[in-house]
Amino acid sequence: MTSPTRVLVLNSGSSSVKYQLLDMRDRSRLAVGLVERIGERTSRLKHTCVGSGETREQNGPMADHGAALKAVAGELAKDGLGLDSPELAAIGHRVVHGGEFFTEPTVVDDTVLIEIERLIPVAPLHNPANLTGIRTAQELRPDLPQVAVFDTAFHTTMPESAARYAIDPRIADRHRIRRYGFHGTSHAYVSRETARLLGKDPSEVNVIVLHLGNGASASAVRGGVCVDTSMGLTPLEGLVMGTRSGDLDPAVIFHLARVGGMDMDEIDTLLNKRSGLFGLCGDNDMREIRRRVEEGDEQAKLAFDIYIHRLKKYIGAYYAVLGRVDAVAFTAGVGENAAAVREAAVAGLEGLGLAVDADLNAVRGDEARLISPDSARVAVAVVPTDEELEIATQTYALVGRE
Ligand SMILES: Nc1ncnc2c1ncn2[C@@H]1O[C@H](COP(=O)(O)OP(=O)(O)O)[C@@H](O)[C@H]1O
Ligand SMILES: CC(=O)OP(=O)(O)O
Ligand SMILES: [Mg+2]
Repeated sequence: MTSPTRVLVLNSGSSSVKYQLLDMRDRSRLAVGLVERIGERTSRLKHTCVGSGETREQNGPMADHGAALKAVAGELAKDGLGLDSPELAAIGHRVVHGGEFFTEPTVVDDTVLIEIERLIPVAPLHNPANLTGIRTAQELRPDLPQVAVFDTAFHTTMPESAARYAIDPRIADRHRIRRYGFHGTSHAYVSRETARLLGKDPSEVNVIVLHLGNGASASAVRGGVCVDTSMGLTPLEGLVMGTRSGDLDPAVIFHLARVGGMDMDEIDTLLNKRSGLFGLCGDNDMREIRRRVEEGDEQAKLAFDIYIHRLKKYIGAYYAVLGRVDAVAFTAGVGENAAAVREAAVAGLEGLGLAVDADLNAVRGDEARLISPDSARVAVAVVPTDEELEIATQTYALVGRE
């Protein structure tokens, strides 16, 4: 028999799983899908078999990422693409926090699982979901390599000046406190695709990548190498996000504890789950916020303005870090779809050589595209991310050689 060539990729978020089954001979998709609202009363699975073009939906409770993966396996089996297939070479998992140990995609064994578990305190929304996904996949196909691809890996090239906080290094090292950065698979993929869009080699271009999804982060990539990113020890630092505050004075936490009478878990929940756009205006979906802004809603407008102000600060900061910028790339759910966010983030930055052409910015599509006028010194681009393809590529490179 020829070697198996298919890879199943699981991109587990805190309450969702995006998945794709790919054939790595031509990197084509055989099935794609999404499970949302895992752990809530009604979860939703949307599955598409690419070959037949058929899309099916399932609504019902799925208690955790294990139940979600079992439901996904059931849907794949209905299309004759079940996990029992001998053509499956591996399952690739997005793992959010890899700490300082994991700088490369890694075949999962017991030691790897222990390390991912040890990192739960610094990725409490994500690593537990990633672990459950891996363990369930092992249950379903114990003979198959499970490969972990870490969000932190791309950022391990950051210089110490960017990766260290200004605290006593002995204390920092004892507790492994440093800036790890996240969404690395996306920052790596998008910075490379941006170079391709410009017709250049990644080693020749400096790119600011703005990954704006529910979680959001910026990165400064010099010649294909990450030199700074906005998330830190955990995915809480940096930009304003759907439900996370991003940057704030650390003393806010002492103040909430000492004066506000909140305990640490309450503050953690406040900053991770009840802040950001949601905390500011009650909505975390940019579509809803834009609709409210169009209707003249002041609270939504303030939330939008705070989001944009922070984004602009990071564009300026990373411009300074890089010295020369060839492109700014917008990606992920908000970056790829919200023209108003792109327009507002770049507005007033003509002095830095940045501008957006209104007509180009209004175009919708799945392809990487430039939205800056021809005359602009710095290219502004929309570059759809594909974390699943990147994870599949890295997974197959590791296990598909024989
Ligand atoms: N057409 C759109 N206009 C504006 N925002 C959008 C649109 N489509 C999706 N989004 C935003 O994208 C977010 C999800 O982005 P995504 O990259 O899928 O995030 P995550 O991977 O963190 O779940 C949604 O919360 C929503 O705010
Ligand atoms: C690390 C992180 O924030 O991931 P997500 O955007 O999937 O929540
Ligand atoms: Mg995401």
